Amino acid sequence: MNAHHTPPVATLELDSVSFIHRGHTLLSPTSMRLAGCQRTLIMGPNGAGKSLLMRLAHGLLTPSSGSVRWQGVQPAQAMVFQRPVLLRRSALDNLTYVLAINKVARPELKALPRKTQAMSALEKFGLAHLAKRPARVLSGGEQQRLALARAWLLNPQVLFLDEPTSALDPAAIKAVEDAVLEFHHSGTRIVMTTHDLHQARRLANDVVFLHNGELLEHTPACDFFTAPTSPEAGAFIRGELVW
Ligand SMILES: Nc1ncnc2c1ncn2[C@@H]1O[C@H](COP(=O)(O)OP(=O)(O)OP(=O)(O)O)[C@@H](O)[C@H]1O
Repeated sequence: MNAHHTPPVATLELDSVSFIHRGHTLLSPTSMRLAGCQRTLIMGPNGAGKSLLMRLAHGLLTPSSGSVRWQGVQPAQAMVFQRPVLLRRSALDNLTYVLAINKVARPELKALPRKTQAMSALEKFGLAHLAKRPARVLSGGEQQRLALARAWLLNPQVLFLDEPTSALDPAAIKAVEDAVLEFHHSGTRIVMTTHDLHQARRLANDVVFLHNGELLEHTPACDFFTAPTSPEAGAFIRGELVW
């Protein structure tokens, strides 16, 4: 499947979305428009509100005010977390289970039995030899690839990834980044948080920069890295400590 043959991804609009917890404003009213099949990287220092913004966008959290709306038909979405949430079952069974409960399939696989679909995803992500291994004893990198394989089977139009590589070594980071590019190439819109500048330079089409619960910039990646408009983003890019 090629990105040019898939229908356009709906636009996500956040309008003055805030998140307040026990009287503390964790995300100030934020407006953001995510249009097109892009790779958007949400950046900022620890505690800036990256995960919050992502969870609000994905619908896992309800905003305290404002609205999160898809223009047009809400697309199929999946999310990959920093620490994968896996069932106490084999790697293979984690995938057959998600196929059974979601009743979805990738178009190229849908004629095949669930187990064959699951094996094909394991193969794609280099995990076929671990099919029978309990998912929870897999290494961190293998677990993350299993989470990506599971998301792959759901055939999402939008994939949210929350710091998916922060606990991984360079080889495992490369595997995850390759998978992200593969999702995108197949027509999936990417929204991903990271505080890794190198990773953002490798992956981003556009960058959302947060600081202290405020969205300070949303610009094309080349502009963000060469001419950030906020002093905080400038300091972040120069590797200075910002908080
Ligand atoms: N569901 C929640 N309820 C209450 N507070 C929350 C919730 N989620 C996040 N927070 C708080 O909101 C602030 C921003 O958290 P968030 O996880 O979004 O930061 P982040 O930019 O992703 O940071 P990191 O890079 O450390 O993951 C933190 O102070 C956090 O403790």
